[in-house]
Amino acid sequence: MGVGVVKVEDIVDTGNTVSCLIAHLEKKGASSISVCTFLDKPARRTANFQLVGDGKFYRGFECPDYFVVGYGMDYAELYRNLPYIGVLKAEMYKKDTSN
Ligand SMILES: O=P(O)(O)OC[C@H]1O[C@H](OP(=O)(O)OP(=O)(O)O)[C@H](O)[C@@H]1O
Repeated sequence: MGVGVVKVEDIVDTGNTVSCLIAHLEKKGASSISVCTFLDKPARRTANFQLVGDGKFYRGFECPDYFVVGYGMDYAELYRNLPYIGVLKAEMYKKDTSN
């Protein structure tokens, strides 16, 4: 009998990370896989992952389609240690194409 796994995340965005991890853990014999995430950004989902066994999806908050930082979430390793969730302005992460 396989073990039950709870994958804890800060954010589920496209779903690619969780999708790959579920496939890997299932191959390793997990009998149930749950996902527990602080933030969930369904507007950006491209990978529709399937939980395993009696696995559940637990989410703290639904996040609108903003670039959020803080509480462990970064932009190029910046802002990760902010003690709050911040929304990054687009001009901070969009490349300047004028040059
Ligand atoms: O749903 P997805 O689009 O796959 O994105 C979610 C993943 O992205 C972030 O990690 P990231 O790869 O930025 O690395 P980090 O944990 O070092 O910040 C976050 O911690 C999740 O693991």
